[in-house]
Amino acid sequence: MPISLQSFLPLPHFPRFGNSSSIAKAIPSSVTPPNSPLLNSPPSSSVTVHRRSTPVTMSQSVHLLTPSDLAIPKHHSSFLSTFNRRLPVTTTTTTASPFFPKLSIRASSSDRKPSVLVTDNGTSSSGLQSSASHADHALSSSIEVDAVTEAELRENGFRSTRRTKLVCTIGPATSGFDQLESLAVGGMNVARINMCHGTREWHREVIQRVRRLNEDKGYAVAIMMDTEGSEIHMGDLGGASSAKAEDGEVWTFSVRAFGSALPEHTINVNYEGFAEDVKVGDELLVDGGMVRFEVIEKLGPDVKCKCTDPGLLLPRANLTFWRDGSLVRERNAMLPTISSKDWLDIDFGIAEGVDFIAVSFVKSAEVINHLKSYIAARSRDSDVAVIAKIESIDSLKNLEEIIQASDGAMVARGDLGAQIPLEQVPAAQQNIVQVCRQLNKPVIVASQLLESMIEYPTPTRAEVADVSEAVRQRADALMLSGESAMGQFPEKSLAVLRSVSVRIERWWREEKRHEAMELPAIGTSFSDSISEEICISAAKMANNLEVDALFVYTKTGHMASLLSRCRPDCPIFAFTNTTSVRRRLNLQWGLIPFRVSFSDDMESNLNKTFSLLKARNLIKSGDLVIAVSDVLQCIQVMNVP
Ligand SMILES: Nc1ncnc2c1ncn2[C@@H]1O[C@H](COP(=O)(O)OP(=O)(O)OP(=O)(O)O)[C@@H](O)[C@H]1O
Ligand SMILES: CC(=O)C(=O)O
Ligand SMILES: [K+]
Ligand SMILES: [Mg+2]
Repeated sequence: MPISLQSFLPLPHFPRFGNSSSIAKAIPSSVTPPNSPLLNSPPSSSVTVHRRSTPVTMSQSVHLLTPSDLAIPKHHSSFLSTFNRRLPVTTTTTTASPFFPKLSIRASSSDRKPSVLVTDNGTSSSGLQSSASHADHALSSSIEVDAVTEAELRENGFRSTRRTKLVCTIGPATSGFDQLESLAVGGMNVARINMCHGTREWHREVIQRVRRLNEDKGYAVAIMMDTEGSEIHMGDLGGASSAKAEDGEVWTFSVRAFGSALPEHTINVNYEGFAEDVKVGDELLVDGGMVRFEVIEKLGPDVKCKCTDPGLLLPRANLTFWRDGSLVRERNAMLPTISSKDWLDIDFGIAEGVDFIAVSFVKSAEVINHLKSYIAARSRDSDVAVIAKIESIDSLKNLEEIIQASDGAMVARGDLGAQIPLEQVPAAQQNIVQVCRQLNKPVIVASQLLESMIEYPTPTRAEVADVSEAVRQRADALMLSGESAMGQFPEKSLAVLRSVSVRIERWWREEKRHEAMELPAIGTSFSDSISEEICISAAKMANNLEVDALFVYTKTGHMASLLSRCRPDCPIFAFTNTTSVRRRLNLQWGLIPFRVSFSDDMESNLNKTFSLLKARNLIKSGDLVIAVSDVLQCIQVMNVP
């Protein structure tokens, strides 16, 4: 599709930052439309740089501009193809300006390239502060951010807010309103419901409570629905919350439908082919190897197994079987990724307006594409994001295409560790995190992060090291499973994730470990590529200038995610005008999402957010901020007026 340059290089409405005279000062005549009234404005005398022979005022914002005398003609696509895809920006040293002490940008160009323009961002006399009417108007409207984020920002300042996001699985231990609120207070960004467990009615109530919490208390906790998938798993233990399997005990795994009472030492299996597929001598792993059995006898629908590694059996725990050191993938490998029950759950999730659907046991990109088109057809304006759970051998084989097709991924280490040797899980995790980052998809590291905290109030040192490693890898999010669903210390577990995240993030910054990871170009259109380059540049500038925060104004959230991908040292305030985008951004590293209505007028957007944030003591005069936006593709560096 040809790109309309006008749509992302909004020349006709160019004077959006600063007042018109400040813009006028900034536009070099060589790129100013011949009849532009701006041409008559006097150049600034403070700091100048030279663009060809024309003096240009220094400023702190970078715009992409196509002058109308270079107006993109009908054959713009070929014109575009000749573009240098990099912004032609070079920096130069200048004498210090009281207004622009740190940055100066010189535009370099050839006539046939979009130019980097510099504009006056507004100072006490000309820009933001002079827009009192904007500010007045702004104060009468509102900005939505939750009380916890607000308190955190105020107490610790921007720089030490938590960047790593936290997902909590909601189960019997945390499904009440007060318990959910405690988790929200403790930093839960996303509540996960697992359709393996509980009834739809039970899940609906949880969703409604989370929504009520958001509405009543201003949180933006997103909801992730996790599909059951066609995994083989045990039944529900006849109502018991767990059962202990001791070494040497013989248990019966059966596909028979038992009535209400389950015979002693008997486990129901949901997969009909189970008794046929297993062989005597196979090793049966419960919950990824937490408990192990050896198959000793097959009796019709019953399979007798001897416990070789004792442990706790939990309701509906998943089952895998191994033969001669490899995973057995008989007919169960042919089971659909999305079962008929899963489709009903997905309908339920769409109807309830969940934010994410996490697909268990994804094998290929096809299933993700299928689900995405199903969601699009079912709910035209729905923005349910699809998360691919990487927990099977097949998903590792097709990793890049699966992640490319998805809106995010989860390193589901529980099942993954049952499908590949445990010692390969750490390398797989690192690889998945890296691929997600490169493809700009949020990634969650899940399962057993604080497993011992299901029973104990303090984590093991090894668990803390594991959490630290995931934070050090700069995963977007960490997830609690049993710890929050059915453990005894859900809030303490969350507090451990929170404090370890903050500590490791700080350590990273103190060590000045600026990212060495190569971020490949991912834009599929020229406009996307511009956004990408803007975000990479803005993040780099933010690190080098040690700014307090990046501001991004984004309608779809895309520009915010591109900034997050760069993992800058400072937090990213993401302003969006829809509640659902705000919730979705909650999964992404370093983003502090705000909902605020904004216009196409960037100056007014900036004034409005500055006023609103200042009124709430979230920022103060003098804070150094870099702003980018997908409303107008530009980078602006400024001190909060
Ligand atoms: N809605 C629920 N109702 C009852 N128990 C639950 C619920 N959700 C989770 N649990 C309990 O918490 C444990 C851990 O939850 P988790 O979501 O990790 O499930 P899982 O069975 O390990 O499956 P998965 O591989 O999908 O993560 C479960 O084994 C179950 O005992
Ligand atoms: C989270 C999940 O599904 C797993 O770890 O297996
Ligand atoms: K699941
Ligand atoms: Mg799983």
